[in-house]
Amino acid sequence: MDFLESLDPQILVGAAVAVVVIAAVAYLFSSKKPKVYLDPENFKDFKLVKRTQLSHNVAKFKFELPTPTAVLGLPIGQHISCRGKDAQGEEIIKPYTPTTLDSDVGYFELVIKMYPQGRMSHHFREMRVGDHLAVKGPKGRFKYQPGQVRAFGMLAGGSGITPMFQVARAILENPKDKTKVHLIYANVTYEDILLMEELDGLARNYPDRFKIYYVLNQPPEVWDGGVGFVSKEMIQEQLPAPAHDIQILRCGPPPMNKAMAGHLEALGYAPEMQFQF
Ligand SMILES: Cc1cc2nc3c(=O)[nH]c(=O)nc-3n(C[C@H](O)[C@H](O)[C@H](O)COP(=O)(O)OP(=O)(O)OC[C@H]3O[C@@H](n4cnc5c(N)ncnc54)[C@H](O)[C@@H]3O)c2cc1C
Repeated sequence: MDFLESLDPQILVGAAVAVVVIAAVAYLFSSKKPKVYLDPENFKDFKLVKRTQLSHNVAKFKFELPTPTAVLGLPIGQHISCRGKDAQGEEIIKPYTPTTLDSDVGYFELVIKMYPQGRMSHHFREMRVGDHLAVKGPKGRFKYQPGQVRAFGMLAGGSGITPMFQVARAILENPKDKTKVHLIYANVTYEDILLMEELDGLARNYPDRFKIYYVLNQPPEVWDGGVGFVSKEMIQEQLPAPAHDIQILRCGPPPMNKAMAGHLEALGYAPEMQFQF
């Protein structure tokens, strides 16, 4: 107290004003942070506000966040667990990767391929606008910091494109990130290719940083992409060569992942240069 009384009152008032200003600025900044809704421990319900059929078995589902300025709060390259019911009414939980980022505020989107016998596919097939989806997360081991590698090579098959698309978008839409992305995307037919418009848009907008090579088992008559299964030669031609500052990401059906792991090993990609979603 003696110390405070010995201080000049003007200094005391100045210090008090400074404390109030700093507290107000800190409050303003913290309250500007968008609210994150994803919870790693508890499922939360999100309302389906739009459903767009993209092909006979693929649809885009748009879910609303509780406020228009909220974000889902999903780190780049991670996924969410979705809970639903199969055709027998049994509970089922499966992983999905939103195609949106936290720069898309107020909503998130899932692109879902629905298989005739698929259990969670049944749940999505039955979902209508106004229904709610139970979601928990984030989940996943993938961590991304801009510039952590010079280049990514990506090997995607079918719906395995969704984590690749999310990571590629995050890299390319960040003007400070100079990372290059080389993607090989395999499907059975042309009609099976997911997010083609969006992927071609990225290739057009970022020609120096993003390259895509489509591979089809059953190509149409006129086709300038790869044919058959993804081969060692395609990987050699399209993806960055083995080096300490590159990484190859894989996401596809289990037989494709296994074949790709074999090709990568034979081509000299060390285990730390590879990641499977
Ligand atoms: C990290 C991660 C992210 C994912 N993100 C997405 C996503 O964004 N969008 C999406 O659509 N899927 C995604 N998946 C796949 C998803 O989790 C399910 O595996 C898929 O929806 C099938 O589940 P299901 O319960 O309907 O089929 P299941 O009941 O598991 O399978 C039943 C039958 O469906 C067919 N089937 C199932 N999966 C495949 C497949 N991959 N290839 C060929 N036939 C198959 C088979 O005939 C199978 O016997 C992701 C998977 C992982 C691991």
